[in-house]
Amino acid sequence: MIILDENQHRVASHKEGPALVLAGAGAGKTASIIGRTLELVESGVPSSRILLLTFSRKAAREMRERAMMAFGEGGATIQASTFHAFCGRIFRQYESVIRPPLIKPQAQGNIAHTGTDNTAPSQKIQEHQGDRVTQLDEGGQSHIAMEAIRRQYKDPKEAELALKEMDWRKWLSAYDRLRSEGYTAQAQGAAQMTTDFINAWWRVEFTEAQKDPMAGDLYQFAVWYETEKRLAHVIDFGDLINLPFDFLRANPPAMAKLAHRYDQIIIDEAQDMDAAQYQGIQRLARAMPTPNLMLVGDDDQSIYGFRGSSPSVLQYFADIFRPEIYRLERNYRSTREIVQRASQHVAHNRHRIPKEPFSERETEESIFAYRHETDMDVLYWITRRLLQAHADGAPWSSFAVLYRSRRFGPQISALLVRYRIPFVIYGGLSFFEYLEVKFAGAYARLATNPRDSAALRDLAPLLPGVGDRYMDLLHAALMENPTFGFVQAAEACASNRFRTAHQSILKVQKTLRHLLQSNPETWGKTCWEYENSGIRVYLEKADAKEYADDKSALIASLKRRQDNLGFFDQMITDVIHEADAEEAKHPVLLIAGMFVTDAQKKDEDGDRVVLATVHACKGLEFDEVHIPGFVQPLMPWPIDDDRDITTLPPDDQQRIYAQREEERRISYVALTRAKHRLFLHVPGRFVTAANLMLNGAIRAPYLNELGLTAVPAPFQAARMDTAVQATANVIPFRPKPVEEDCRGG
Ligand SMILES: Nc1ncnc2c1ncn2[C@@H]1O[C@H](COP(=O)(O)OP(=O)(O)OP(=O)(O)O)[C@@H](O)[C@H]1O
Repeated sequence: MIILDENQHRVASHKEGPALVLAGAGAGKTASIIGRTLELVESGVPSSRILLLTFSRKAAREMRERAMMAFGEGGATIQASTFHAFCGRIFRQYESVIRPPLIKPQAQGNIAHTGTDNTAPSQKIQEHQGDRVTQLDEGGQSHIAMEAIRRQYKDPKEAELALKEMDWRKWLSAYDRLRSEGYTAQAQGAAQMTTDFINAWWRVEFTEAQKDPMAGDLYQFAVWYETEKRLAHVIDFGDLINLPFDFLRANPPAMAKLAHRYDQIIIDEAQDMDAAQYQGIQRLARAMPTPNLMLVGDDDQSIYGFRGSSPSVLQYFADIFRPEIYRLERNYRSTREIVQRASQHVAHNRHRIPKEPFSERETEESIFAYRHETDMDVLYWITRRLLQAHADGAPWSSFAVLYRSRRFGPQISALLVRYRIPFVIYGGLSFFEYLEVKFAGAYARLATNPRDSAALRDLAPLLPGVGDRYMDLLHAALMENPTFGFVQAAEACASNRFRTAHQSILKVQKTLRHLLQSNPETWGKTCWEYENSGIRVYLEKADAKEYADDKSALIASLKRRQDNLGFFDQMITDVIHEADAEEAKHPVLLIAGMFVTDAQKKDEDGDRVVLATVHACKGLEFDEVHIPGFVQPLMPWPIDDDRDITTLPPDDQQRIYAQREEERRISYVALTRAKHRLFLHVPGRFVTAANLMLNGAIRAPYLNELGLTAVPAPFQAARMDTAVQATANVIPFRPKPVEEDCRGG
């Protein structure tokens, strides 16, 4: 158990009134919060009267578990919950009064919008007492937004055209931003909303000159969208926070009742609060007999600007509440070098509360900045490093590979799968979960084992007529006849009813024949180009639907799919070339073998390497961290174009500064996850699918700020050499005799 140091102890024993704990990275915020809860309980405060709020379920769970350890068996439990869970409870408690008036389904067709009308016609809106509302996820929000726009047009063709022309995703994003500040179109009215929308829109993306012409449209969209939610009886994330807090504000007795339930409120990662959350909590604290509100946070780690949070919330709280301020500056996590350089880096931000973090952990050298020819070389290098370090005794869970964009996850995961390194991905897909790759792999599996009904099931979306019923039948036929392949099984269950499915199965057989006659090193490409495989046709259709309103996104998605298959082929080539003569005789078996992935990525708590976006790794720490693209345009993200902005209007300058500072904070969060070793990789060019979104020259501006220069990576790892293969548990592709790969029975 952690013994609190003097400063942490002061936090734990804070007496009464508002408090602000300004803590640097790795300064033991969690330990201090647990310590404080413990002291409160020991001083007689029932744990149920302590409200502990965090931002992620993971953080809430960790807090509960650590408290449980501290309290010991049979001790008190603390109620740590996320903001959304807390607001959700209030929502459910008062649902019939909180939820917005729902609209009767039969009135839907009559709703007309006039753009300047800020309420839907009241006579058409009726309360549905007894109805429950459900909550939208992100995909659901987009769906409702599109439906809201469609409803404005009588002619469906006109509606689709309008959707294509409108930039509604950005409207939705601006709307969300406004919601995070507590606004609703219905309540604010056209004039107020329009002005605020202009600003919200502008903060999201646009410059001074561009914003005026869009204002009216944005307001109109908000009214449509809000009405649509009421028609569909749904609420979104913004509603889940705003509706309960709005209700409490308008109902002092309910607010007082809630406020009297708690003696203490503690907010972890307080820098991540958006304005609506902050205002809600501030009001709740004011309604308490004593505002016992403690915010614990680090403005340098505020990285959710895109969701409406701002690093200035801590300063704002300090100005308004005049709280007792505690500083935790000793970093217990990282070496002195990491702490010093990372602090020097983030100090380039102008708008921050100055801090003096320090560490007493000494190591000789803990940051390594390496130059590589391409990003592919980086991936191989990291893989090789992990294999070697693990062979030397380091557990897999001591490593993390952190990236700015989700696009990097699949690339690195592909190599880890190949070298049997167990991993877990936070935020994003593994390479083998991309549909195009998954389908290509399923064909390879079926080619090597014609009885593999799981592979056939994976292909089912491509196969007209092949549904669950048919697959169950086919599977049963396979089970009953151990000598059958999938084609014989299909013959056995042929019937009029499943004629289409049967045709599809014959096409699969044809595709496999074609694939087996083609070059195995272009398996992915062949799968894409050969029409009978159904992959291209299916994905083109799916993407056309998904990006119906955005042609360039559609083109980019299809290109990315092909690039993924190109990357897949590159890996196949490597696998074949590295195989011994016997293995190389069965290249398709080698391809199928690459898909032994499941066991490698389940079970979050096991011994596995963490692959994560910076946003998904907040609060975590690892012995060794790799950042595969420590270069602009990845870190910092392309938004920071580094051009001279001094001639721009002041508002635009401010916006760009804010974005630049947020980028630097993201980098800071990534760097400060490392305890002992930090590897910063600088590729000279991008050759993987990640290159799609990266245009512009590659530079490494943050290395200068860290006071580092990249040196050539100490060993060439473009391809695994035999020595490494010998230490690695490389997938043992020992081919089993296969009679005739794709006979299908
Ligand atoms: N008093 C202490 N003595 C020894 N180790 C400590 C102490 N306080 C914290 N630590 C250790 O320091 C590390 C960082 O702590 P913690 O994760 O709570 O930091 P944090 O402030 O939440 O960091 P971040 O904001 O960067 O996520 C943990 O490994 C923790 O066990």
